[in-house]
Order: sequence, then C-alpha cells, then structure tokens
Amino acid sequence: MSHFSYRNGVLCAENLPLTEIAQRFGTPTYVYSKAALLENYGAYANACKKHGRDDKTALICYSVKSNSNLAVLNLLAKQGSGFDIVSGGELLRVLAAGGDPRKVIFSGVGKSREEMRLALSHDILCFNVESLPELHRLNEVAAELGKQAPISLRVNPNVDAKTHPYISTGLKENKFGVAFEEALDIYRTAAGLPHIRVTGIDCHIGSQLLDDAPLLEALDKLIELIDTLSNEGIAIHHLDIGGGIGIVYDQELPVAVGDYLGRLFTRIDAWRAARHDKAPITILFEPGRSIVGNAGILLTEVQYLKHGDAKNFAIVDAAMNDLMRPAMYEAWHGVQAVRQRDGSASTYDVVGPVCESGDWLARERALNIAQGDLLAILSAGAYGMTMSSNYNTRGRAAEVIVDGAAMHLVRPRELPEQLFAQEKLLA
Ligand SMILES: Cc1ncc(COP(=O)(O)O)c(C=O)c1O
Ligand SMILES: N[C@@H](CCCC[NH3+])C(=O)O
Repeated sequence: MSHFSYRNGVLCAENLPLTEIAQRFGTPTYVYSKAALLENYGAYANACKKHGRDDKTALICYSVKSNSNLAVLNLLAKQGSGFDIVSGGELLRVLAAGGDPRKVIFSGVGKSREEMRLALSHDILCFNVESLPELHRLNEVAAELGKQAPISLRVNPNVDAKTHPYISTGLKENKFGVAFEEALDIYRTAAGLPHIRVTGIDCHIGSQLLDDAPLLEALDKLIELIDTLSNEGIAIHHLDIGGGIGIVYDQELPVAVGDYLGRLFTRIDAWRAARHDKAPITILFEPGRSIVGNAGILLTEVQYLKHGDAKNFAIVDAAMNDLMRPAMYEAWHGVQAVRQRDGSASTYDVVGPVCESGDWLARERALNIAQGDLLAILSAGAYGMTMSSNYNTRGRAAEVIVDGAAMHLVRPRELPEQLFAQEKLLA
C-alpha cells in the first residue's frame, strides 16, 4: 500500500498534505513515511516469524547505506533491527541512533585499521571479510586489542543477479567478496589464525533484484560450502544472504518479500532436515532499498518552465546533488505534481540548477504544472539523501518524517555558509 496518495487533489504523505511540509520547511526536502518504514520492515520480520524464526535464529541487518538518517535508524532499532554497515562513520551513526553494536555486521572491501579498531572495541556481531589481506589485517588489529574478531567470508557465488551492471556485485568480475573456489582455503587459513573466530558465511549479489531465483541459486552455493566446511570441522553459525530485493519505480514486478523469505526458509529447513542437523543456524538479511525506497519522496519546487523547440524543461530546486540515481544509472523515478490542476499536460524534462547536462531527475514526463508548483520525485527513500553531495556548493536537502498527520524535521536543510566554515585561507 502506498503511503503517498492524493486527497482532494493534493498529494499527501500519510494524512499530511505535502504542501504543508513545503510551507513549513521549504524545498528541496526528503519526506519519509513512518508507517511505510514500519510496514516494509514488518514484511521481513513477519516472514521470519511465520517460518518459525525468533531473534536468535533470524536477524534483519538493515543496510545503513540506503538511508542513514538517525531517526530512521532509531525507528528500526526499536523494532529490533540489526545493521549492515560499510564504514566507521556508519557504525557511529548506528550507535548515535541507539542501535545495538552486537547486531552490527561490517561489510566492505576496504576496511581500514582504524575502522577495525572501532568495530572491535564495540564488539560488533561480525566482520564480513572480503579478501585474504583483509583477514590478516583484522587478525593483527584484533591481536593488538587482545580480542578475537568474529568473521564470515563474503563469498562471491558468481551468479548473475540480472540487474543494472553498476549495482550487480556477485559476478567474478566484480570487486566484492572472495571467489567461491578460493573460499575454502581462506576459511582454513581463518580457522588457524589466533585472533579470528569463524562464525558465519555471507554473500550479497546485487541490488534492485526483481526475481529471487539468483538469490536462491546463491543460497544453494553457500549451503554447499557450509557442508564442505562442516566436514572439515569448521562450524558455521550464521548464513547471511545479503540484501537486494527490488522495489517498484515504474512498472517493475519485484518478488514479494514474504514469498522470497518463504522459499528461502523452506530450502534451508529441507537442507537442515536432510542433514539431521540440530545445531541452530541463524539467517541474516541485509535489506536496504526494500525497506526505505518507497517510504520516501523528494519534494521540490518548480523554479522556471522553459519552453524550447526541441524540449520543454521544468527547472526545479532539487538537482543531481540531491538525487544522483538518474545521472548515475539513468534511473527512472516517478514524478507527480503535488497539486492536481485542470487542463492539459505538456511533456517536460525535469532538471535541476546544477551545471551539468547530466543534471536531470526525469525525462519526457507529461505534467500539468506552472511555475511555483511543487513536485514529488517518487521512490526516493533509498540511495537518495545518502548519495547526495554538496556539488555547486549546494546545501543538502532537509529530511522530514511524517507520522499520521504530524511532521517531524529530522535533519534541517544545510546552509551554504556551513559548507565552507571549516576551510582556511593560506596565511
Ligand atoms: C553488502 C551489501 N549489503 C546490503 C546491501 C543493500 O542492498 P539493497 O538496498 O539492494 O537491499 C548492499 C547494497 O547493494 C550491499 O552492498
Ligand atoms: N546506489 C545504488 C545501489 C547500490 C547498492 C550498494 N551496493 C542505487 O541507488 O541503486
């Protein structure tokens, strides 16, 4: 169910007209629906419960990179969520938001010593190690701290996630994880390192997946490896299948979260039963987009309408620095006029003020709009604000969470003068 819908000709977030948010906080502003966030998280949590999992045998580690606003993290932490992080900065955010470090997993190919120290000092749940040199570095850093680092290897199962090449991560040619063929040897090495404790296995094959078949194929490969490891006396206590479930941007038909988890747990249960394995295995998920993507929109105001021979442009006050996905992946985001008007539509490219031809948010859209109107750029809750920048010395957008008819400013708009306050002239 969409939590952004028209009432009396005005687009609302839950029960609140977006016009009121613009009036109070200006534009551009990211607007998130609390109910949508909870519903999307609930799809994972309920499916786990339905298949007999509790908080010991399943853990949803929300992928912080998709939307790292503290209020969003806090809402999810209160639901019991864990977190998938990719930097020390993200760990600090999780802690600031009240997240439990013992439910944090740390992914990423380039973890620094400093980041390892930080994560070890907070006793995170697991490091998803992505290479042999990283494993050795982690062993050294853990030794310095007199600790044992819990690890899983991020295994690259070499399955085609059938998504945009920039967000596909599970193929041999991608930089992520260790090759499936090398994993066994690296696990053997890990098992022999004094400051490493092998606890799990991990993969993440890509993002915006519409079909779960590649995920189930990856699962089968992980299961095969777990069995091999077990025969060698290396016990795996958790299996992390990553994130990746897609959302509707346009006409896509992504697999329902509940159906995917159902198929996944069924396979896992069958495998455990066949092995007569009573030792519990915890299943971890790292969803990002499917929790926040359609829980947010980017609210922007039309500054000018420019009519040309070849094209009409709606120049808005949001730009590629606010929402990078169209420029970076030619991603499609729906656009809706906040106030519906009578009369006919014209075709516009919706563009921002940044000095780049790639600065567009949507192309060739039929819109019935005038200067000063508000537009909602849809499905912008994931990889929107987190990928924003200050290019052209533009302050980042504000962020608001709507709860029923109430609006909460959860991050104020950045003022341009704040952006260079730390800079120094040469003496
Ligand atoms: C390691 C890892 N985990 C989780 C995610 C979250 O993926 P998604 O937002 O597609 O669920 C990503 C991003 O693709 C990732 O790189
Ligand atoms: N930033 C990407 C997703 C990247 C996923 C990170 N591994 C997007 O907007 O679709």
